Amino acid sequence: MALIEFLSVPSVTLVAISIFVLVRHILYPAFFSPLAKIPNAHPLAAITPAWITWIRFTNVENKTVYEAHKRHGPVVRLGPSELSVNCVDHGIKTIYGKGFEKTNFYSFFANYGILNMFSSLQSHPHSTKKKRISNVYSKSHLLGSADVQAIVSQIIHERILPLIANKAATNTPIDVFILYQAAALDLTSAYFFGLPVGTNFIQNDDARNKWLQQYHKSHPFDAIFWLQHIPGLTLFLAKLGIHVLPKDRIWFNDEFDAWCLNLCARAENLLAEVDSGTDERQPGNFPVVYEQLKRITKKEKMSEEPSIHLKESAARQKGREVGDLLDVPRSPQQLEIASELLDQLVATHGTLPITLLYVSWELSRNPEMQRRLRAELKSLPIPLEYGSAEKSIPDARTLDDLPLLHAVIMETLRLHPAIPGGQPRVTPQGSVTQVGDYAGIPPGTLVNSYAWSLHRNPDVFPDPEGWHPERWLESEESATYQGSDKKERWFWAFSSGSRMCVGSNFAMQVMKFTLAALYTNFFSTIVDDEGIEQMDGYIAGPKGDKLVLAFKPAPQETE
Ligand code: HEM
Repeated sequence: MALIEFLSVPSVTLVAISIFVLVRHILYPAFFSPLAKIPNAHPLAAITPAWITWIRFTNVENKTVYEAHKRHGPVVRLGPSELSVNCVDHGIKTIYGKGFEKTNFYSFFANYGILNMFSSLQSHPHSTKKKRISNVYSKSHLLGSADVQAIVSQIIHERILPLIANKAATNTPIDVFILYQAAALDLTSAYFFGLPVGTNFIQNDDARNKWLQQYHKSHPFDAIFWLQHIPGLTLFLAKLGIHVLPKDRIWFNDEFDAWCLNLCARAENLLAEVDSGTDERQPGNFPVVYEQLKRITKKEKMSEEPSIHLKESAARQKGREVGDLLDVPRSPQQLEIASELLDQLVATHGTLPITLLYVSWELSRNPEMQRRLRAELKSLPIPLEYGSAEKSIPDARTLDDLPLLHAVIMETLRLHPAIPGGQPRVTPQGSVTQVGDYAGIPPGTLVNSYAWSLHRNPDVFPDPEGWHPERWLESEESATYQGSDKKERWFWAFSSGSRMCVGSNFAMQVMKFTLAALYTNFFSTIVDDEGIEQMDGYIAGPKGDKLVLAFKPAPQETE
């Protein structure tokens, strides 16, 4: 009788469910899944994504994953269906070289309800978007571009150098993070929209501070975890009225979004003036990237409706169309262009200033390296000298060929990559994948590589925590830090494959000019570097959000 009671329907169901849960969610992933043979970054990683989610929530992901690789080798398991891969062969060459698709992690970067190059998850729409603008970002185009040369010349001679000269003359320290953020946006927006339309944040503190306020509202640091790592849950909770983030951020930020639409509208006017002959097409005064996007997208058949995305549905809820931002109706083509350009402005702001900041920090700690760099810069046929009557700047190709300047930037990007975090991809449907020594990885597995870990492999980069530009030089002095000859292949600050940074050549070029301007003419020392340690996250600037330096005129020694 007792046994019959015990075997009642509810208890049998309960036992069956428990067995199912035990087998499906504990025994299978821990012992029988094809991923079971891969070392776990943490014992819980085999059975639940909760562990890695917590690691992300507490902002210790890059360092934790790096430690796991040090303990367990090039492939570690981060969750029941998630891996981190820290090798080139059967690693980044497979995942990124073969173009595995992106995950929802990237949807955060859509603008106006429209996916752009960065936020497109699938290969096909991505390659259409990338083809539109690849040529204006190719190295050969940029190095020979009269527009870039004119932009760089004007911004350096009229904005950056007078500002630093004034700080040097008055003995006033400067927070270079703010300067580099302003310079990055001024240079990039001038290339996108032309100098007359681009920002002038270096000289206009009020405009820059207002923009920064809107930017932080639109991209708050804590939104990254919620919207990149658990977007589904975040939106589900929002629908239930539980807002883990400010409502505005989940849906959209009118002012920030309107800013880029406004720049596009002004670039359109500039183009019209050039087209009508009212204005000559002067180098630097032409909206190069905007015009390219406009010309190419004109030929494309574009849906009348912006793609359905979270911002759009919210805009409709508020009783207005996405295209009505700024009270001017926007066509799908205009929104498509603005989505792309806003994303690229945000990409620039998020990366380039961090790199410049760490170059300046390392140089300020290494006066001898600063002296050597200055000697190299002064050896240029046309050095970038402040106050020269003709405001000349070096030829971009000659500057690009300087070995030490290149080495200083490469080493900084290695040690302090602006995007050190995991770049998630998903293994393709229809076949199994090999990563590292592990074959048979099933379709749909999340795979990540981290510049933070790749750049700290001591076999490739001896003394990985040290800043040694010499390792990028081909000379005897580099022998100590050379490691293997694999360092170019392991250098991953701009990612690799079809989703590699489209702006890498532009970034390198404008960083070289900016550093050449500063270090030909000035000598920098640290005034306040509290909080210089890099944050731990997908994008990672200094924890203190600042670096205060003092600049003095460069010594006149014959170097
Ligand atoms: C030092 C400066 C920069 C660094 C370190 C950097 C780094 C990166 C990295 C690592 C990625 C791949 C990210 C991922 O897939 O998760 C990426 C992609 C991208 N970057 Fe950059 N970036 C820099 C500057 C720029 C600039 C100046 C622009 C535009 C003007 C730009 C535009 C983009 C775009 C559009 C993508 C997406 C490419 C695609 O999916 O095809 N970046 N960048």
